Amino acid sequence: MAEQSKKRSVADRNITYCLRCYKPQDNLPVHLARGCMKTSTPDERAEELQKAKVSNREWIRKGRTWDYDQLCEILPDRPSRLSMMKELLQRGFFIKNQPDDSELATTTSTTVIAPSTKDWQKILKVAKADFLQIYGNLQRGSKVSSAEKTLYRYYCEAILVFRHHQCPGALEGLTDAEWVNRRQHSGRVVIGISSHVTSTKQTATFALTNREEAWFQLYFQKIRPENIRPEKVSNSFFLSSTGEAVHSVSQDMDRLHEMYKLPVLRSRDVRKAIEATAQMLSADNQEAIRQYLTHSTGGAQQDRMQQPQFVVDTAVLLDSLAGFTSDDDPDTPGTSVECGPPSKDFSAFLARFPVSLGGQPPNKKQRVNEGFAEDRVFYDRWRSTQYAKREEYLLSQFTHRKPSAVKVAGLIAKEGWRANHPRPEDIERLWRPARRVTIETDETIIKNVSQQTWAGLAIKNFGPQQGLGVVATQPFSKGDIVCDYHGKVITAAAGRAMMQDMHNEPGYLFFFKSGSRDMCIDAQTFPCDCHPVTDTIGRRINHSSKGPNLKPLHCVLKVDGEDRHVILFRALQDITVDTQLKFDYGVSRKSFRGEGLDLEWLDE
Ligand SMILES: C[S@@+](CC[C@H](N)C(=O)[O-])C[C@H]1O[C@@H](n2cnc3c(N)ncnc32)[C@H](O)[C@@H]1O
Repeated sequence: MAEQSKKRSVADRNITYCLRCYKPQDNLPVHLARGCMKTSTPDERAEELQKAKVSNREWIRKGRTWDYDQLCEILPDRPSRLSMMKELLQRGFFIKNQPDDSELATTTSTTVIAPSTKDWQKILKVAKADFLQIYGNLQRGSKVSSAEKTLYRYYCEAILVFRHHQCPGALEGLTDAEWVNRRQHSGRVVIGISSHVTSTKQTATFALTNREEAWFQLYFQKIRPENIRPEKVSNSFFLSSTGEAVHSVSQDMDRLHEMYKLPVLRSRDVRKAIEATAQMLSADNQEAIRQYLTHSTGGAQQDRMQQPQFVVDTAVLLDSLAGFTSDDDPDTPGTSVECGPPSKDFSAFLARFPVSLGGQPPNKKQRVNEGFAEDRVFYDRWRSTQYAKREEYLLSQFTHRKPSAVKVAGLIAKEGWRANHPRPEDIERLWRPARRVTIETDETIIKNVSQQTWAGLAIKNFGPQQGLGVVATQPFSKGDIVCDYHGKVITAAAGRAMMQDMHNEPGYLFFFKSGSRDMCIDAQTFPCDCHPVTDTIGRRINHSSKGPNLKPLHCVLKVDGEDRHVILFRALQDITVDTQLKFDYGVSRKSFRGEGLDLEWLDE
């Protein structure tokens, strides 16, 4: 008996497929001699045997293993692919990179088995890390690819479909106005409640957690605007990258599942499953869920769906039913049906732990001692608030000129911030020219005006034609305040009187309007009383009407305790070192001291 089984296992080890009849043979030489190659010569059979052995070895090495990605390419149709995969597995093949086991369990080519709560939460769990990474990058202003932005939108849609059980049609109809009219209620943010619902279209009504609201708001602020196309006006909340309203949320959900190799789930099936689970609840709660899931306005149910408290209560009830736990989103006020009063909100948190530029967020112990949840949701929001404050502070320090990253890094170091601050390059990138009101109170600008200490400029002689002019000795960025046109402020009438006495000599009078008043800056009187030994730089800037790189900006600054009319020059473009600075004097040959004079330079 033992001898027999030993013989059998040796024979099994030697099984080789015949390449003629495709059948496994315990003893291929005998099989070939007696069967498939009985009329051939011994040499031909030996050659065939050799081929069969090579083929056998190759198959053992490579042929038994499949890659799921390869199957996706060969069989793009999911049901066929899954049937094939099942078949291969049954026949003993190995499949690398397989999707989840549940795919085979829940999907066959013809039937879809009702999903479990675990199934539909899966996509939210599996894709969450990627989503949060994109969220962080968007928040920091780091580079986010268009594919990532699409994934971000898909995930937001998935939250509404698989957590808030909105049907695709309702999402497709969600508008920007509905989003901006969202309201805080009992620790959640309710969307879709309006005082003037008239249509009977499918509408989205749901209650997001605060954390989800922050995610959606970032989509609304940073991704959606990039997709708006002036020629395709759309008020849809979800816009595709081509500027169209998202027209098939179902397709988006399929793609999202495909991306993560998860079985496709129909939101319809998910909602059916929820309704089935709801049967264990009281009749009243069942009815609440039915109304929440129906998503249509009008009729008796509209009244309840228009009550924020009803929406919040039902959303919490649904969370509890679907098994969302506080780990899924610690912001959720409660997960049981009898959830009691909502936890303290973020404003209470801020009141207890005010955000300051230099402060530290409260640790877990401090948070819990003050009656807040031990999770990090409010902690994270506190840090985001501080981050935003720090960003604002850093930007405010560089009103008049765009800072270099090195300069920003120096300031961050000076403040002693070691974490939770924007990167210097981010500030460099985020910097925008200041608005007039900001400029007028900027201390650096006021000091430069008062003391004439503008940096990065030099007076250069451009020869007999132009005379002196000003060049940049440091690069300037578009929007930078470069210097001012310094001189005594007089009336335009006084300025014009001075011009009468001038005979073809360089003019240093800058005429401007302040409201209805005509004014002039007299830089003709030189040196000025306030800077007797300084050749103030602004008066040396030459004219160009065709290629100016500076633009004058009239401001009123508090200089040395007094309001003073000041003409500042702002860079119209990035200016490189050694470039001559020029602004358009705004006068033509005709208007400037009469026709016929030799003032060709004004046409320049
Ligand atoms: C405000 S000053 C400019 C500085 C002047 N170039 C200097 O040497 O002091 C204005 C005078 O400069 C000269 N100017 C300004 N722009 C010029 C240009 N593009 N070409 C030649 N001369 C110019 C004209 O004589 C004009 O009246």
